[in-house]
Amino acid sequence: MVTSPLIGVLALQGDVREHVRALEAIGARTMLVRTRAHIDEVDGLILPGGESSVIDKLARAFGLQDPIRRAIADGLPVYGTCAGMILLADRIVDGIVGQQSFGGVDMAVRRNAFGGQTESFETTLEAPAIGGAPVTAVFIRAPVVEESGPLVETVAHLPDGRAVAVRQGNLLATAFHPEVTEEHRFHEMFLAIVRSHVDGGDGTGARAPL
Ligand SMILES: NC(=O)CC[C@H](N)C(=O)O
Repeated sequence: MVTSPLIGVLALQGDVREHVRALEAIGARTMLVRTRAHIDEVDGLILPGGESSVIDKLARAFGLQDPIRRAIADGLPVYGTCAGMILLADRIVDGIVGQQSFGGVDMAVRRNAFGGQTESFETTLEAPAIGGAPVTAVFIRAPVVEESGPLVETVAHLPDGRAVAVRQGNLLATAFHPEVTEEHRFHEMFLAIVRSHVDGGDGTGARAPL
């Protein structure tokens, strides 16, 4: 394709601006997503960090839950950070009463797995799947992946082995926030997934057969 893919950032609550800046830094076109029509326009969607229970409620109030679930089922590439990871999880542990997710990734995530705001921390992670230097990762009331199905690939993990970045097909999720550091490799990886999808890829990151 000639033009850069159009990446939407779900703009109901959370660190929307930080994602827009990270996407602009890697040359993607961006759009704030607030309506069903916007979802149809974008080549990929980012679910930002914030508060997953609030984003869930607002998405349902604005009639976006079904369109987003449908888009995910149809193969739209989606990248979720922190609250966004929770929204992509098929199963939430310790959600608030009635909390729902969009789902799509066959995993259970535990909300606030490391404690509250004051237990936020920065650490260095090995991320063999993205290669290069270790990742500086910021965790803010972050979730962790407690269990996942066979299609879920671990992209980065804690020293104790728990997954904090995962991919399943066109869906990418990180428990931490690359959008608040100068760490662009996850957004780059997402953009590659989007490009492959736009070009007719199958969601594995491999080129479609000619
Ligand atoms: N930084 C974040 O996105 C925090 C996520 C928050 N704990 C939630 O449940 O949504």
